[in-house]
Amino acid sequence: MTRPIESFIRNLPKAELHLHIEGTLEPELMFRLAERNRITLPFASLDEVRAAYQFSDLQSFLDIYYQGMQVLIEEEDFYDLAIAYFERAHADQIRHCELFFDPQGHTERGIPFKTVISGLRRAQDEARERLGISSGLILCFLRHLSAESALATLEEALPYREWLLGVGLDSSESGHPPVKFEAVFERARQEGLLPVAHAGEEGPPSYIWEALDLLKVLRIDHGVRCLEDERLVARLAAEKVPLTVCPLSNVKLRVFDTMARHNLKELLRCELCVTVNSDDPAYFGGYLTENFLAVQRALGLGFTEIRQLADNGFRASFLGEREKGELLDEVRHYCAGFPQD
Ligand code: HPA
Ligand SMILES: [Zn+2]
Repeated sequence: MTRPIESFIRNLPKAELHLHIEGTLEPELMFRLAERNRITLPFASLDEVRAAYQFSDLQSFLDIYYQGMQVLIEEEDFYDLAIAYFERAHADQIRHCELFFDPQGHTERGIPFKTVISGLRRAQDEARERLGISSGLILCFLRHLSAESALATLEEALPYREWLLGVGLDSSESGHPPVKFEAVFERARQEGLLPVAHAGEEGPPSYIWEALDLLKVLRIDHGVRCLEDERLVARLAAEKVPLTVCPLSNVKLRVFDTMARHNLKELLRCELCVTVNSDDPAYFGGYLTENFLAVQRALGLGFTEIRQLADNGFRASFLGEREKGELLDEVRHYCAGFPQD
């Protein structure tokens, strides 16, 4: 029998704020695109692909993630990828989504920036019209590449400024502190792009401080290692800086040994604005609803905590105040039919 809290989670209106669109490439689509683009994959079957998805840390995942995205060549491929994600998002009751994309993962292979963004944009337009999902694009710089490469990527993107919501920072964290990207973030902020950054996933609390002080980010992606620094927690709480936490990702990449050891409940107890997100769901074993279900089960979260997480998702989004208010009202109405604990 389905537990009441499970059906509550499944139908709860949600926002997704930490989702790499390239991380939604399911093995079936990877095979289909490889065939369409005449690319030879290093896997003989879907089972072989899935068997390769055993990771020991962030880097072991990134190696497979960059390999997977090589099947994305034409505008249509980026459209197919994103529309497949939006269909899943719709099934998860996602109302609003802020998507990361990694242009350097494509331009470095000779795929024009225009091809990437045009395909994503077409899927976003269709998602809004047909599925009622609003979305924004956040251009991520790959932190293992140089600051010059990041700046060149931003310049290449500026003709499409109106299609972009913000900029982010992802890829290999250790050894690539935010300070490396201070200038490019400054330039992006001058253009009105909203800054976020991955920090404190594998990297130390000092990377979170840098992201706040030097990149002036409005949200921290992951940020789970903040609990190692009391002063940092106090600041994040006082300034209500949202954390986009990704529970299944954290366990798959061994940030926590098991879901029962995840610190999400502790983060909530510290009055941080915690949100739940799916990161790279095709690689980590579940989309947004599965992330909510997994933390609920492992940490014994109640209705009130789950609702708090959903509310935080809309509050932490970059939507305008009116849209935020409407979506928070929708959550309130939905929750009225369930017990308060
Ligand atoms: O979880 C992540 N961390 C850093 N870089 C990434 N790129 C895709 N997913 C991730
Ligand atoms: Zn991420």
